[in-house]
Amino acid sequence: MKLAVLQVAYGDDEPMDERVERVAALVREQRGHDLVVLPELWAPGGFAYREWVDRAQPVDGAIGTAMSAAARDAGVMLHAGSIVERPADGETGPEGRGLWNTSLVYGPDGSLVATYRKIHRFGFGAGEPKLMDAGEDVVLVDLPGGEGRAGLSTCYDLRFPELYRRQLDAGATAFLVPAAWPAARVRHWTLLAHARAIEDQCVVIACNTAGTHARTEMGGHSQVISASGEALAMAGTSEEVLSVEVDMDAVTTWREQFPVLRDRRL
Ligand SMILES: O=C(O)CCC(=O)C(=O)O
Repeated sequence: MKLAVLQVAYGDDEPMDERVERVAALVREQRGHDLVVLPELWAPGGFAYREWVDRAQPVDGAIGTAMSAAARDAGVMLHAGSIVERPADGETGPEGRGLWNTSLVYGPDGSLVATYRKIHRFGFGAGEPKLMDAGEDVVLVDLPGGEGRAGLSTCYDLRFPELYRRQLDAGATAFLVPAAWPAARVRHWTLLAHARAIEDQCVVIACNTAGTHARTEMGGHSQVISASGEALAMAGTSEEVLSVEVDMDAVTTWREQFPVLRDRRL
């Protein structure tokens, strides 16, 4: 499976609609890959809390429409990162916030194949938990070419291993993790991605943000980690495209060679 992980850098000076056009063009350049992955909230801004209400959109709003077209034009499966979702039908959610941090995944024909609402909200009472409802559903998608199944999660979710165990038990062989993870804790980002890969014997495909926005420096270091815990690719701290060939059969081979999952005691 040929992957392109697009570590997008942005600052406060780039208007959202220009960024959507720029990133759609970058996705179109990835023709020839099977799967393209974008970071969390790259259009509205991962830490631009004050702008979220204004920048919220339904799944089929301007960002979703542009990403669907880019996936179709490039002929790739696209994990388009996440948007601040405000559902068109006025759904408000159990806590009445009416916004979610929602990931969008498109097939190579531009059809929406999955959405995932971030379950663990980051901010300790401010930011996400103040403004957004929490997702409730564990979501997996089929990888292109019958290469296995990927569990969807977002950024702060990476700190909660029980989510990944649930994805594993639902058949995951890979985890797709878009993020807006700050530079201040980037060591946690790389260590936790390795830990999730090793403990669940899954490939971790983790796409972070770069640049500085809303006075927060992003950590970069997007990464693809094999099921045995090797870094197959690791980005630096600027905008960068990681183009990586991943052997998904190696997941099965590793699980047979080192069958640690058989020793779980539930
Ligand atoms: O857990 C962290 O340190 C960062 C999480 C985060 O920035 C997020 O979920 O948006």
